[in-house]
Amino acid sequence: MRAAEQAAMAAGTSEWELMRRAGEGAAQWVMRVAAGRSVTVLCGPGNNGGDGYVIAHALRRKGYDVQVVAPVEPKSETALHARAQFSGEVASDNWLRNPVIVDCLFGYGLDREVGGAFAKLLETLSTSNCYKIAIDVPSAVHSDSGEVLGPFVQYDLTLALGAWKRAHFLMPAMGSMGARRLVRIGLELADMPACLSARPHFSAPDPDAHKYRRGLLAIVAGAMPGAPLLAAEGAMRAGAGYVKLLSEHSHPDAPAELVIEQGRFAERIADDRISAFLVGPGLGRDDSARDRLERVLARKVPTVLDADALHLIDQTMLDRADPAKLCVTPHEGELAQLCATFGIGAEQKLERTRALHEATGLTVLAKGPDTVLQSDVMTSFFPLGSSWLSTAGTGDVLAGIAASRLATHGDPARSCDEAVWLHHEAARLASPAFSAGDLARAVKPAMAAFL
Ligand SMILES: NC(=O)C1=CN([C@@H]2O[C@H](COP(=O)(O)OP(=O)(O)OC[C@H]3O[C@@H](n4cnc5c(N)ncnc54)[C@H](O)[C@@H]3O)[C@@H](O)[C@H]2O)[C@@H](O)CC1
Ligand SMILES: [K+]
Repeated sequence: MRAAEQAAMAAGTSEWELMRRAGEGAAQWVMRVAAGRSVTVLCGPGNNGGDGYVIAHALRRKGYDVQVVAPVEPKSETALHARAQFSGEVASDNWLRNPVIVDCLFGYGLDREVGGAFAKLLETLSTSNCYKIAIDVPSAVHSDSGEVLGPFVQYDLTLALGAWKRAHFLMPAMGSMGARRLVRIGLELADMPACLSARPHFSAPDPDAHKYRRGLLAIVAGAMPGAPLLAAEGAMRAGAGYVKLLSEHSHPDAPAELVIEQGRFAERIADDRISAFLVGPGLGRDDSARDRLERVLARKVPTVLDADALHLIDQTMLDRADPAKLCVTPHEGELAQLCATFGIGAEQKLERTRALHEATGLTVLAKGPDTVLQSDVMTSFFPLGSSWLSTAGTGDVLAGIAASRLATHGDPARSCDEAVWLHHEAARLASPAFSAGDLARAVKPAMAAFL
């Protein structure tokens, strides 16, 4: 964001012009929400506060009853310019009695814990019954890490200025923002190393498609029979032409269309029609599990590794594999395990995800409410999915979907990206209070949403 702003300024757009566009763009949203009601704008010392004065000025021009609350005077020249424009009331403290409050205390310049008068205002805001709008980011949120550095406020709307910041897609910040909207200010944002994943588009199978051409996915089962079956249920509905389960269990409840093969593991995985593997859900962590994983990795076929496979994989196995064809789909605990295995010391999710990719070459899909995908191309963030996904087995379904997509086209990053969207859409369609099985079945109507 800073680089894009610098580039715009170097190309002749003044900082004031960027602030004017940001403030007036945000004011359009505030007016839509306020719909004539009185508005209080909280203004801080930096350019976020400057945006606040522009918003207040724009509202006043439209006849709104607007009050600014600013504990301190602006410090930056551009913010002072904005302050000078606003001719309405500026108080240093008040009871925040208006029904709409716009928070412009701090933006991406927040660099320490919020204290003093600013913290007091945010505390009052947090208990107020008003409609709360955060400008750029909530004021106690660190825009790079998503950490909350002060009183927690639950906003109704957050207006990102110019571009999304990482905090818009990272917890805990993301959970406090309410609806998120982007106000464009004409910045050139091509070739960024991070982006918000764009909704994918799938196509129907080619006219000459057959089951192998659409992709044969082999799901490797192990100690526990349930998890790979759930993964298979998701996979069968996510695009692959043929899904096989290599399992030593009997699966009396398995659907008839799922092919289950027992025994002769080495021979079965040597089938060169297999276009992708999924290993991990229900695999177990004993010697037999390790042996299965090693054998699959040595095939150097596109593979999704999840669950137990993430506890078993190590550098020696990776040396015999082709990491560029592999994706791992860890939740928080599994990510911690992978970081321990590969000697990564980072603390935060985003840094861990990036460092793991750097160290191993694996495509990493770090799951959670704030899913992060790291490939050798870029870091991708995702819109928030249904919180009903927080139930057992949904990760197995996600792994199945990702592996199914991988079987169809062989691109690890793309398959993870598509899987997150399908998973979220399936959750939306299955909501509320679904089980993992319901979710897997909802992958079918979810596919239709991307055709
Ligand atoms: N630079 C630009 O070109 C543009 C910036 N814009 C706005 O400017 C914001 C960033 O502006 P700034 O870099 O001035 O940063 P902020 O407005 O976020 O605040 C920085 C100021 O707050 C102080 N500060 C930081 N943490 C504090 C704390 N915990 N307690 C007390 N004081 C604290 C800093 O010392 C500095 O004076 C963006 O978020 C956005 O809202 C927009 O106007 C668009 C254009
Ligand atoms: K803010």
